[in-house]
Amino acid sequence: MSVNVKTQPVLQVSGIRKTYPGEAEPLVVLDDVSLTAYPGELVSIIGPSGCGKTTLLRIIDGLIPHDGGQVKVLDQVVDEPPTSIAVVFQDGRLLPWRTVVQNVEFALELQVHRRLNKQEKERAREFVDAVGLGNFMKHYPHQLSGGMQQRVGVARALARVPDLLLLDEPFGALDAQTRLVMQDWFLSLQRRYSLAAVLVTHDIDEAVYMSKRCVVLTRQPGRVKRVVEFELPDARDRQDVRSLPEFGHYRSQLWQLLRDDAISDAER
Ligand SMILES: Nc1ncnc2c1ncn2[C@@H]1O[C@H](COP(=O)(O)OP(=O)(O)OP(=O)(O)O)[C@@H](O)[C@H]1O
Repeated sequence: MSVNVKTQPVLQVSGIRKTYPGEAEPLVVLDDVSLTAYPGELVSIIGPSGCGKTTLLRIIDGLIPHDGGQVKVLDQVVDEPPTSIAVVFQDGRLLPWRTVVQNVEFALELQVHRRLNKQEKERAREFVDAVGLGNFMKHYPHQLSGGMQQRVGVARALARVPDLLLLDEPFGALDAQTRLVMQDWFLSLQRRYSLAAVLVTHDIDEAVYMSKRCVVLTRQPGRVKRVVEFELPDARDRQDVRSLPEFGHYRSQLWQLLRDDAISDAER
């Protein structure tokens, strides 16, 4: 007899509320936002500009406090930045005076609070290799293309061996073609490490292509308008998923959900 054991979620965000002090009165930015990510699952967040997507990521990462609700990574309630989460930013945030491998080492130095031993330095090199930059170990960030810099950002995040990866518009600054290449590249890496990840994006196609599930937020205050599950073939990068009728269906479903908020934002 097979026993159906439900996998434990890596991330549980429950009923998050966030208010910033406003000029006249407090600004409610997030209201009752919940989402869940299981091992190996990439969940996207999409919503109009200013609806609180980055704020939500920063709350998940324990960088800023919330006013209600709870964030849990595995069994741990998050109330300060945990070592189990790593973040990839839009602009890479590499240290310009450090080489590629030294940038990855830096993430490990922050974890262990001392100089790295030989084994740890080897681990940094392994992750630079894993993102396909083995021949660029000693290059400096300014000697790399935007896509390569983002790969270093991902290597740096992976080297920490996180339980959860947060991606804040990671390909937003790249040109359209590099972006598509990077999406495939990241998906294969995510499968390889069976990573749970949360992706904030403004790009509807990217949300459908990359994620298993998309949380659509309303305009301010950000509330969950809908959670859309995408029933598309796995290993999407190996198939021409974008040409499937279902892909078009999900793309138009997300646009319908965002449209009114996007139009009223543009008219403001
Ligand atoms: N530290 C802060 N103090 C006060 N208000 C803030 C602060 N940080 C963000 N806000 C406000 O909170 C709202 C949400 O900001 P946030 O950056 O989370 O939105 P977003 O959905 O990521 O936006 P975008 O899509 O444009 O990147 C905005 O109105 C912003 O001006």
